[in-house]
Amino acid sequence: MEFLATLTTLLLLFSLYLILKYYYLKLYTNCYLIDYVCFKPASDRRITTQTSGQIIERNKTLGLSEYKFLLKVIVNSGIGEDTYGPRNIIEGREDSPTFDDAMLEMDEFLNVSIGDLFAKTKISPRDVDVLVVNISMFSPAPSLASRILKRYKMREDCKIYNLSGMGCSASLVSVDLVRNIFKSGKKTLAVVVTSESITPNWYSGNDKSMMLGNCLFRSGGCVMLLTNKPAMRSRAKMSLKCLVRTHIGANDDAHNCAMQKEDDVGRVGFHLSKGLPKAAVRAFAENLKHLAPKILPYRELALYMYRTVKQLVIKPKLESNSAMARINFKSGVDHFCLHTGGSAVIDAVGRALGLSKYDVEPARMTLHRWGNTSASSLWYVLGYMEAKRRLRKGDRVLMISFGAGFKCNSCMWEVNRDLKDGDVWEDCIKNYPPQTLVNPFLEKYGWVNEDTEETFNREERMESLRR
Ligand SMILES: CC(C)(COP(=O)(O)OP(=O)(O)OC[C@H]1O[C@@H](n2cnc3c(N)ncnc32)[C@H](O)[C@@H]1OP(=O)(O)O)[C@@H](O)C(=O)NCCC(=O)NCCSC(=O)CC(=O)O
Repeated sequence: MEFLATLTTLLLLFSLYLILKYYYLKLYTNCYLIDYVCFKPASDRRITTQTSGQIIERNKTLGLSEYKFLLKVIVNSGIGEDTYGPRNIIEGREDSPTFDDAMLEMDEFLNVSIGDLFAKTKISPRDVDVLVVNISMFSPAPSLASRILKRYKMREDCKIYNLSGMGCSASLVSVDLVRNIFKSGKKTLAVVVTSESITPNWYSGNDKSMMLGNCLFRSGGCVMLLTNKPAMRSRAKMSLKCLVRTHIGANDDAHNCAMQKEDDVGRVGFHLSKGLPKAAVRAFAENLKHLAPKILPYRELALYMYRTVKQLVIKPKLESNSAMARINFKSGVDHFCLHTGGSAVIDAVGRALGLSKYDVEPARMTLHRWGNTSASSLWYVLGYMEAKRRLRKGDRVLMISFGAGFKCNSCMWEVNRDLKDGDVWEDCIKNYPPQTLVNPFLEKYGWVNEDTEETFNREERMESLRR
């Protein structure tokens, strides 16, 4: 009898321990975004139509066909006159970047933005427990994460991670890593640093799929402060609700569609295939299979199932009419924060989700103002929404990113209070959306379309680029 009583007590105590542990872990597995700072490079790093013309003029391997391609792509890219590039390109040394050039581009971002984040949040670098850095195409040793730890004199027991080669969707990979660290249940403060290195990755050949990256990618970056500490929830801008990562790289076409490689004559560059937007939609569809049940209300899921069954069973002939079975994502999402991969990528995702002009405006305007800043692009899009006072308490923000691999990573945030921070958009937000997104390239270099191989005179035409 006594033995039974002892056993029962032990079992009760053990159950109590498990329940308390469950609630403790649940309490600390939340992921809060305290704040973030996007990087605005100095104005002498601006890439204007004039600068682009001069860069094109310097590449002697280009002929009329490449000029026609560049004109079309630049005009239709949706990129404006105020994006930024690294100094070696501005100074005309894109063909011969030094290690110091690459480091300088990183340092200009790291020294300004991380310092600004600490100042803005009033957090000391010594309070940081975890530092995650994702910069895909520049991976020096010691790592950039070590460089940051040294620069800001962070604690000896700060855990640092340096992710490279993860492409444009890497900032959500970093957030996922932090979220998993939070699950250990220890009170943690984490800094995520996301950017891309343009300096050593300029392509100076004439393979069009490799020239495309030169037209799209621009300098940028973002630094975020995340925590699982319940006491800091009231300070946080947003809470992470879910995060889904999808990698369809087992498929050859998907794996090869965004890839660093050599062209036919051995010049290294980043190859973006014409099939990339298709791979993005495929990866996105896979991602949605897991994301949709997590973010949509039961009513919308039931409606979707009803429509699908109706489509397949009752009216099988309408199988191709996918619109019938379309999910209304707006029933579970208030704001769509899309990676600014390029106009075709934004168009493809916007169509797949049935989004309006208003919904895709933040991504389009970010592409116009900052270009494709790779992994950090999502955070400029979020900044646009905030600067436009779109983000209200309780709103749900869906971030969708794509990157080499090929990956689609997405996550849902809930806004904790009305947000109104201007950040890097402060001085220009009133100009957005602009009256027209047409850039001056066509007006200045429209002659390219009139030239034929017979009438084309390189020297004469180059003279006009120099002016
Ligand atoms: C480049 C564009 C802005 C061009 O817009 P347009 O409206 O002019 O579209 P278009 O399709 O008619 O293309 C114009 C001309 O460019 C050619 N063209 C288009 N894409 C090409 C490519 N990848 N390689 C070679 N040529 C290409 C077309 O055949 C056409 O040529 P012709 O006139 O001879 O028929 C758009 O297509 C676009 O946004 N594409 C997606 C860009 C992309 O891949 N972004 C992802 C970056 S990677 C990323 O963000 C993630 C990561 O790296 O991790």
